[in-house]
Amino acid sequence: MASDITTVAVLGAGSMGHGIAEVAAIAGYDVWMRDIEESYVEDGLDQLEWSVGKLAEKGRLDEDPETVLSRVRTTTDLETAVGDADLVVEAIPEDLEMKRNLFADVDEFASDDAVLATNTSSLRVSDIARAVGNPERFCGLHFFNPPVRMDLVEVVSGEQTDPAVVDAAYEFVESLDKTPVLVRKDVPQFVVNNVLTPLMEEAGWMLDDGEAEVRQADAAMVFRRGYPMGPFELADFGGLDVFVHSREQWDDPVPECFETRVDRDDLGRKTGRGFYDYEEGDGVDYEPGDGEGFDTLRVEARMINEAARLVGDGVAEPEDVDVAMRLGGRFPEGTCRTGDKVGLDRVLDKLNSLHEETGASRYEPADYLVELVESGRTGEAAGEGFYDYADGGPYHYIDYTLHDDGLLEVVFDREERLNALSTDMLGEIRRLLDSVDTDEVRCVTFEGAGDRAFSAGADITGFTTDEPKDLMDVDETVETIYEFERPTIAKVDGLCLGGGFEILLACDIRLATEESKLGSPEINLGLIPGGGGTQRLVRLLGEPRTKELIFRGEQIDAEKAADWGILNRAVPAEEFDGTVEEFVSDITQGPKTALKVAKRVINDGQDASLDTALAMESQGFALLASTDDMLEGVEAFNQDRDPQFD
Ligand SMILES: C/C=C/C(=O)SCCNC(=O)CCNC(=O)[C@H](O)C(C)(C)COP(=O)(O)OP(=O)(O)OC[C@H]1O[C@@H](n2cnc3c(N)ncnc32)[C@H](O)[C@@H]1OP(=O)(O)O
Repeated sequence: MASDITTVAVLGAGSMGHGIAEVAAIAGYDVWMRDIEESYVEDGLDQLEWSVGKLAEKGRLDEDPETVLSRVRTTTDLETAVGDADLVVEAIPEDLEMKRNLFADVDEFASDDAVLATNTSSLRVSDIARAVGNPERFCGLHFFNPPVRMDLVEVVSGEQTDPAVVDAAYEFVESLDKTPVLVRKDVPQFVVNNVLTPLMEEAGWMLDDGEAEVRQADAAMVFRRGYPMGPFELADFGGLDVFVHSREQWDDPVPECFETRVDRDDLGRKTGRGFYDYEEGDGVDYEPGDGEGFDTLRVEARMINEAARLVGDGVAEPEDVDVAMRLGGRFPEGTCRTGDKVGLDRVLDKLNSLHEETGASRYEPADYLVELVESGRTGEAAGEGFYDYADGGPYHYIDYTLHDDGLLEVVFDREERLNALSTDMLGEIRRLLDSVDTDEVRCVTFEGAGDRAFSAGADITGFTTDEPKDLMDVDETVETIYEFERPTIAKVDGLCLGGGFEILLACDIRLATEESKLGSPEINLGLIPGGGGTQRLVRLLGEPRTKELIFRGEQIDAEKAADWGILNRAVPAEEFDGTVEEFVSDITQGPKTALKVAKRVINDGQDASLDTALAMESQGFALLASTDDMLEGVEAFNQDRDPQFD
């Protein structure tokens, strides 16, 4: 829990309010959930209870559901809700006056040092903060829907917010096990909605101008560019009225295709019809082939331009924009990273030509984009863009730490997609292992971020967008791991599937929690395992079990995997860290050269005849006979002490 916050009041029991109350209760806070009518409070509580029950069913709660629910109290009385609260989070409808009136009352009842936060998604935080006597304690905490599932929270600093309040809010979000992204300036719509809006808006203008069809735009953005939903599908999902309202609020023009539908009350999924017909039609029904001929750069140029505006105006750093778009927009990669890959000069050319053609202000390039291009920082190919690629660029999808004892800990850091292995992530793993100084490393561990997966395999969304050669990146990365000259350990806690399973098979030591599941589901996608997944497995398990696993695409539990010899150990969750530590400590304290030679002889010997393999072993033995490690090992034996290898 955040250090100074123990009691949280959530105002509003609707989908955002009860969701925020739920995540706070799960994190251990005492929660008051308040709404204006008893029936609203009851509905919110019912949904909260249902959701907590579902999490328990899926094994995703650390406590029993009753304990979590016992921390939630409900009321319709504002004073009761906020009187003892250290943090008040408002989640009522997006109406400035309503929010201001509510906060004027909160100001009266809440203690002077309580932090006040709004969950607004489209209003300016500072405009709401003016309702309270001390706007320094007011900030934005923008959760995404549904809060229990979405990892991102935008922490927004208003014009007058005290930095200590921003720090407390940031720490609170971290304590919920969510990812905070700091929005440094109070711009309407913050980061995610600013970058996401042009996706729908620009596709809307193209539809108005007869330059796109609904299915064409959606299929192109999903199957050619890897976005999780097409622009019109997304608009239907979020509600066309919500989109129109958020634009009208700031006097931004609205494409006609949105306006006419809203006028007809065709608001999207919630009314049964929007851009697609969910009642009489087939709903979202575009297919991969529908996307040909759609100008995806036109839509992406608008999003990249917004990202550049946010960075240039000091609202967010490129890393923050990218994390926000990955977690809040479910984008396969951040928009700044996309810009660097596409080429910022192409983006600028596109915007300039559209601006010349139409005169519309939405195509005016952000000053920062122009600055980047004019200074030659046009993206990855130029060595610099939003990011500096001089040393290969920053690591976006893995985290790593090299400890003093020589342990290199590598974390696959793409929790939002169960650590699925994108081309970028696979490249980062290779880059790290190729560039790290092996004299400094004695052992490598690989694990997945979060508590759900080691890795759910290669990134399936990339299968339609990547070149066939890029799909082979799994093989290259798995071989780099297999060939790495120091011992490697796979630490599996959760799902270990497809490419993740292939990485595990390339590791020297494989440890897992008993709850973990392993398998090769590629057959279900009409594929076969890559990255040595057929060959390493058959050498390990023999033909019947290998074929059983691969043909049926089944997941097996860790205990069975240990029985079959795939894993070294499958242990209860509470013993996992200790078990890993024992292996790591033995290896990091072991003789580096002997471990290296042992690994090479065992690996290479498997593919050779017995005679050749034995010859390799003898050579290895002879090589080690004169090393300092051997001298130290023998001396330590003679002196009856533990060896101290360099
Ligand atoms: C040579 C190598 C080839 C391969 O490795 S091929 C890939 C092999 N792997 C698979 O086929 C597994 C695919 N994933 C799944 O079937 C399911 O996931 C699970 C059964 C593992 C878990 O299901 P659930 O608990 O319902 O989670 P969720 O909502 O499906 O996943 C959370 C988010 O993770 C994304 N995700 C999961 N696996 C992958 C993947 N392999 N590639 C890309 N994204 C993936 C989802 O889409 C979703 O994201 P959103 O919340 O935005 O919808």
